[in-house]
Amino acid sequence: MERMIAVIGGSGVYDIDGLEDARWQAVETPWGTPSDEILTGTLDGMKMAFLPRHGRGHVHSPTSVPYRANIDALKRIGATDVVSVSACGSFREDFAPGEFVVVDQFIDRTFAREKSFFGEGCVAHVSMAHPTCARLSAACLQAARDEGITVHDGGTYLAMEGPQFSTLAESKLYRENWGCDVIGMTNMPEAKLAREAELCYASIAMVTDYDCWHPDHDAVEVADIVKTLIGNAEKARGMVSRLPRLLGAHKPCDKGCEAALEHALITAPEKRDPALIARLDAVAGRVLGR
Ligand SMILES: CSC[C@H]1O[C@H](OP(=O)(O)O)[C@H](O)[C@@H]1O
Ligand SMILES: Nc1ncnc2[nH]cnc12
Repeated sequence: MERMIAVIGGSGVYDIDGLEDARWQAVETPWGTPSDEILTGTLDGMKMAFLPRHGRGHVHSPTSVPYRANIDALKRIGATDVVSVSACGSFREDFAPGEFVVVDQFIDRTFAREKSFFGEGCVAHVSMAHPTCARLSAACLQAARDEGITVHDGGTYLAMEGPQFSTLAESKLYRENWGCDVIGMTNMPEAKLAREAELCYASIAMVTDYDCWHPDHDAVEVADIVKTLIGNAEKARGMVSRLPRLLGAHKPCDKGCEAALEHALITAPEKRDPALIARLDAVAGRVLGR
């Protein structure tokens, strides 16, 4: 299978550089319209796609991002590897603003979003024990190091609903009691949906602030985040441009991401809802025989 890397750009990352034959294309899905058009092209012989998570001009809030449409659209156009690039707050002194974290675990505290492609008429339970693809994450780590970025290998990302930032009590709870390393508002349900769609998913969190727990730093404000984001976005674009050479155009995933639905569907075939099955054409076509 020919591979395609899709980058979902978070706050401050609204495009990527250097694509050949680049064009923005509109993609419609059974789950609605994605956050924006998708930029497609090739880089070092590999197919690439880019989707700005909040839309160009940052129009979608973390709650209103159409996560299901985004993941379906990427799957529909042939993406195999999804690299999420996100801004985050840090719960660790040694994860400083300007540094990157290759996230490998999540705690999902979001509550006002659609979190699954499945449901009544076709129930599925996928494993989220290891929510990111170790192969894709390793390539991102290497790409960041090669780009000269200070990057941390592994970290737990607390996904909060937002859009307001955390209270001090919440920030301390996540940091001191729950052992979280970084905080953001968007990687869930994105990672869950990517797993349901049998896509490899890696998350690069770019530290912009110390949230509000740090006694020597003011509580986070958007203006401070934006200042750090400008430098981070440039580093992220450099990192992304190294991925095709590191991943190789045709190397398959050996971590099981692409077989996530193999034993996940539990609704009896005769009880399945044809309307839902039709909507699952891109996401679950492999196991539904469509
Ligand atoms: C602009 S500050 C808060 C905003 O930034 C992060 O977005 P993303 O994850 O898409 O980079 C955070 O999750 C919030 O949505
Ligand atoms: N402190 C923070 N909390 C939640 N999302 C963020 N994105 C960037 N910084 C953040």
